[in-house]
Amino acid sequence: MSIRLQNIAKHFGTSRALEPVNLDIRDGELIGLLGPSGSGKTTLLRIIAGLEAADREPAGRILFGDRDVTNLHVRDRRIGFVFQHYALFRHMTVFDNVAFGLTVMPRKSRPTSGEIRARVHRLLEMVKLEQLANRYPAQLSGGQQQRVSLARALALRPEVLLLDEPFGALDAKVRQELRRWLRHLHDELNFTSVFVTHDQEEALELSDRVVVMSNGRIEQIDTPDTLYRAPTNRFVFEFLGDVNHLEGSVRDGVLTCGDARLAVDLADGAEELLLRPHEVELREAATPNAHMPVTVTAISPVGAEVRVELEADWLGEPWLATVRHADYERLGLTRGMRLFAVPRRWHRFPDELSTTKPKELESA
Ligand SMILES: Nc1ncnc2c1ncn2[C@@H]1O[C@H](COP(=O)(O)OP(=O)(O)OP(=O)(O)O)[C@@H](O)[C@H]1O
Repeated sequence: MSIRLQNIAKHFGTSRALEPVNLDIRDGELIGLLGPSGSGKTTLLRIIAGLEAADREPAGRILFGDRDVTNLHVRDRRIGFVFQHYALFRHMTVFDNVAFGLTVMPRKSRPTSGEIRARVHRLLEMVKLEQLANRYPAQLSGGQQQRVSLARALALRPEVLLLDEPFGALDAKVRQELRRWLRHLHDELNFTSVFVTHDQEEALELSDRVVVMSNGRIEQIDTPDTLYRAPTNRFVFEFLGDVNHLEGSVRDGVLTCGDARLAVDLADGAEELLLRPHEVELREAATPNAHMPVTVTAISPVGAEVRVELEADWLGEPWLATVRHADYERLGLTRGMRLFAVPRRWHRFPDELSTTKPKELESA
């Protein structure tokens, strides 16, 4: 089921929660709504659901496929919901929770009790909870409860699944596991999903496309890869990961900042360059193009890469560099060590309208 939002805006009293937004979601897509607190993600999700009405002015429209659902009641939109706080019925078993939506269907459309049983067992099998069918919610872990919520939402075979911070209350490892669940179920059952998160990693890992929001506006809609490599503005760039700043002034093709110098192909004047941690290389000596002395102040060799914190007189805020374990060992990195930072590439946003063009430093 494709979803199309046209000119959807929302005010609460006089305060604006959403500027008029347009959004096209393709059939079968898994879309993440990502943004800081208060950016309008939940409001947008609730409007898609029909739990909240969009402003009448401008008169926006919501289409599910060819169907105009703008004025359709939530119960007629064929949507499955999963919320952060597993709103399971405490007095019902896992099985009955998942079956609930089916058992209260109008008699005409209600499956037989045999069909309901079969469907619930199949769903519990999919979320690997068939052994726990007779337990009550209080006897389950948070992650298990959220899997029950997912199965319950899917029992009615919705064409659209909406999830609001579905894994927000769970610890990191369980979150990871549930993300895989969701991706797996989404691909297997072929519905369209929209989920809200403020977690960049979650959005980038799980979504086919991410909608980045701030201040009630959609800043960018793109695949995780494009978002990361080609953010349309500074907000998106900074929101999607750690950023190192280099402020200085350019004269005759050299950016100077305290005693640091970097060859740049830019016009004279004040400049600010931004670098991701993996775009900072560490070397024992300066290069003809980059003379940027730094001191190692912290090292965290945990995970796939080593995170190295760097300080220097010419830096306002410490920098973060990520290096491979092999380079960490080769350089023999220790705290207090003096090295040289060499940018592999950098980004700049001279004004909010321009797009970033990463600058490769071939000969640095
Ligand atoms: N029922 C409401 N009444 C008044 N203002 C509201 C209401 N719901 C949301 N808002 C306001 O609308 C704006 C957008 O809120 P929304 O909940 O959509 O943001 P969000 O991005 O989901 O944030 P969070 O991540 O904190 O949940 C906020 O400024 C919020 O205070």
